[in-house]
Amino acid sequence: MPDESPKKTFPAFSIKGLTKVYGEGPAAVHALRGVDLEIPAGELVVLLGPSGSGKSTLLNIIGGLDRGTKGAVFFQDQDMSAMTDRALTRYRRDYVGFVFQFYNLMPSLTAYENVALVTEIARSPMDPNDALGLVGLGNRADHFPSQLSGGEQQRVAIARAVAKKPTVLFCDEPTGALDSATGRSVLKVLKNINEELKTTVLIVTHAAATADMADRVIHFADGGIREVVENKTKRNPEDIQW
Ligand SMILES: Nc1ncnc2c1ncn2[C@@H]1O[C@H](COP(=O)(O)OP(=O)(O)OP(=O)(O)O)[C@@H](O)[C@H]1O
Repeated sequence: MPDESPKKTFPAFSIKGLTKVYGEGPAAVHALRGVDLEIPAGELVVLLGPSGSGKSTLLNIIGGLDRGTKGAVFFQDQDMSAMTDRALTRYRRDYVGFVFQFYNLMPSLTAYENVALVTEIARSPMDPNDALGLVGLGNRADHFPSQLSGGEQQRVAIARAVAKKPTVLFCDEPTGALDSATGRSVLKVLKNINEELKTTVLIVTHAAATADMADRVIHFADGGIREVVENKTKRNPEDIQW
């Protein structure tokens, strides 16, 4: 008999008792101290907290760049702690996009070619021109990074990250190097991607006002979660001031 029960939908991430200790003995640094967290699929989530509170450590573990010391991390229904290094590499390649503070574009390649570097090895990518169109740079495909402003370079980096159609997009200080007006245009692009492609977006930032555009805000302190706030009303990135 065919299974007619509705398909179960999983959160993007379920994290239970996650700890991360760097180093050993008296030099040990407890970066995460038993984090429990659920990130629903399709949300735009902002992670705030003081420097050194463990935000990047968490991002690196759920992004498949590092492993926790103890505890469990599930991506959908898959236990990431049990993945082999090969499986983690596949997870990063097939499901994850990263955007960093500094855009890490290849200076000798055009915007189009920077995006194509990723689409050439992805499973079912977008056309690089479509990805550039999505970030409002369809008319700048032939320009080199040096011919683009900081905000435009960051938008190329976002196009490169989303062109492989990732399930989750991790952004570590995406507006950290930008003035506030330019930063707002980058946040607007991230919101569009979340809404149009249904990509789960996680933004780590020191710009606390960014929280106003999120579905969910996670406040981090001293290796743990201090508070999780669900926003009943959200602001448009255009209206955010910092
Ligand atoms: N590779 C490492 N080896 C040793 N300690 C580390 C390493 N990476 C991070 N740490 C330490 O772990 C703690 C958490 O660092 P993490 O980078 O996750 O904080 P953060 O909240 O992202 O900070 P920031 O906002 O400054 O980027 C800090 O005390 C940091 O010094």
